[in-house]
Amino acid sequence: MSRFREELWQVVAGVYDQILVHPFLTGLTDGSLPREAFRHYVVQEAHFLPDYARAQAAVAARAPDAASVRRFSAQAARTVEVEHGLVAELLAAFGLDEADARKTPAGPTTVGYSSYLVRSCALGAFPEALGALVPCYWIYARVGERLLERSSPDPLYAWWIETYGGADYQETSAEVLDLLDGLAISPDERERLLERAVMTARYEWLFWDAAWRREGWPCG
Ligand SMILES: Cc1ncc(CN)c(N)n1
Repeated sequence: MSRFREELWQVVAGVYDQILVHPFLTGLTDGSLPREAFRHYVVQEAHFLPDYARAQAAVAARAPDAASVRRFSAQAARTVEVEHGLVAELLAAFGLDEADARKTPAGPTTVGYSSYLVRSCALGAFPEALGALVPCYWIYARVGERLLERSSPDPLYAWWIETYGGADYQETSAEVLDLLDGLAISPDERERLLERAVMTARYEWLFWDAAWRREGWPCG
């Protein structure tokens, strides 16, 4: 019987294919992505990542056994260190720090995505919470792996690609997928888990698209 990760991948594969051909991603590897779009992305990441860490901590709190609690707590800490570290350095490359980034408000997509993620992880049962979180790891890991085949002529973009395509992030993502494969859940829980995963996969596409469009609030 196929592993659960394969079932989950089937429901997010269409979104992943759309992500790979998005001009933000193709622009990372051929170096044509306007720096302004990347700056927008990095600033929105500075808003998103604290909520991502909150979501991971909430999943840790819901985990069914001590080993999973430890795994998710460790991952929340690792995200804070590695991903916040990357964002801080990328901001610095633009002459910004986190206080500067906060002067730009979180955009509609960032607010929508982080709210959905935190709500799913904090209020849902463990399977739904995990379903919401898996694409955040897996899509980044697969995108990173794929983009690493060509990397980028732009050193800033190459750095981002190496972080997500590198062994460390691949390992983090693989740990979560092992956990997913080991879940013993009912058909209803499975359904809800997959629903959450599709939604966050869509938000992953939207997050890059929002940066590409330099999305802001159209009112107020
Ligand atoms: C929007 C978003 N989604 C996922 C990841 C990878 N943890 C991230 N850094 N940013």
